[in-house]
Amino acid sequence: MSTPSPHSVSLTRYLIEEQRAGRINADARLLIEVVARACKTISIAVGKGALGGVLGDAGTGNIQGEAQKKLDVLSNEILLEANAWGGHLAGLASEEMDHSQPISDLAPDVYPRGNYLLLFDPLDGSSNIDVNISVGTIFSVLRCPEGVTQAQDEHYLQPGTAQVAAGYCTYGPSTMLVLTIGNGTHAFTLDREVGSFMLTTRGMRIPEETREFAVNMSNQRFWEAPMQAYVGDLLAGSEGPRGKDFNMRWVASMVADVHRILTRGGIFSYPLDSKCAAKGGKLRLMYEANPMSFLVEQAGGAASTGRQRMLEVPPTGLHQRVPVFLGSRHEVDAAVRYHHEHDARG
Ligand SMILES: O=P(O)(O)OC[C@H]1O[C@](O)(COP(=O)(O)O)[C@@H](O)[C@@H]1O
Ligand SMILES: [Mg+2]
Ligand SMILES: [Mg+2]
Repeated sequence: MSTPSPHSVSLTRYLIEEQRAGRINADARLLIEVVARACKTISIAVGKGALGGVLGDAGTGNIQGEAQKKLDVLSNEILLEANAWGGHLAGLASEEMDHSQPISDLAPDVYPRGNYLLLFDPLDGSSNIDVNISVGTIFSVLRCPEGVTQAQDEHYLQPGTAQVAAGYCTYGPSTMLVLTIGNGTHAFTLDREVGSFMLTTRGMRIPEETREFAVNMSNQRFWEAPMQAYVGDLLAGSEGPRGKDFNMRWVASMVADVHRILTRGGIFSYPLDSKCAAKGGKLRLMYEANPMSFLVEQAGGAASTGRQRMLEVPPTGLHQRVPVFLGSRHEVDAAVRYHHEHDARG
């Protein structure tokens, strides 16, 4: 067979090739296809903006005490509807739902049921919806433990290393799906005319070194001492111990910030601060930090809480929060060093 021309490999073809190579089974392949289809629907809703009546607050809140946007609720419904009837899942869990839902409750007539668990942040970067800045969807796929017929919250509490697949879809100037099934991180761009995601970057690689960091600087005075010291040295630039100048970017949509890092390098951090310390951090382990960390590691980067490899954090709750440092390997190592040295001093 001839070598496919650039951008002629669709997501479907990529997944079939991975199945033939024995890296994914048919159920997981079809489940990813269902998620991708749901993301296309979300992309259409996001793209309509003010014309679609989808902007603004829903007037409701989620379990995390956050006000929901109309698009948070709509995106959650789109993913639920698509996946409940997909036939590849045992259950799903979302940022916008208090508890996970077994498929047997969502779609009692659907047979056969699958053996996978899907977790998602249906719309990430909600604060950016109304100002027309990129938002996204993040997802993570786990195996349902053997013998479990009614998947409950506790069955989702598996470390990030157990993920079968993870990805995000970014709704920006173009809609892109970035995916890993544990064999590299690959980017697919939605061809809007054809309606297919086409492979546009095979094997994304994050440079090990960077001169760019992403953090919400308005939280500076609330950070822990090691974070204060680390960012202080970044800001000191070529006159400080790091000996080089750093640039800063903060979109406030994790999907957009991580996509930039996967594309050109950098470090993304949402550290512990005294405002979120009681909750453990701001970002959620199961459907934000873990899938992004899997993607980043598969692209040669690193991901940590500042004190522990992210993918090895033992989960204790579906909506558990963690501090996050991810991106260019050497820069994440540097941030971790500041934390370890601080902790060692006591
Ligand atoms: O507004 P802040 O505190 O800078 O936080 C921004 C972060 O919060 C998030 O918006 C949280 O995600 P949700 O919109 O899904 O709640 C991240 O995408 C982003 O990195
Ligand atoms: Mg989010
Ligand atoms: Mg969200």
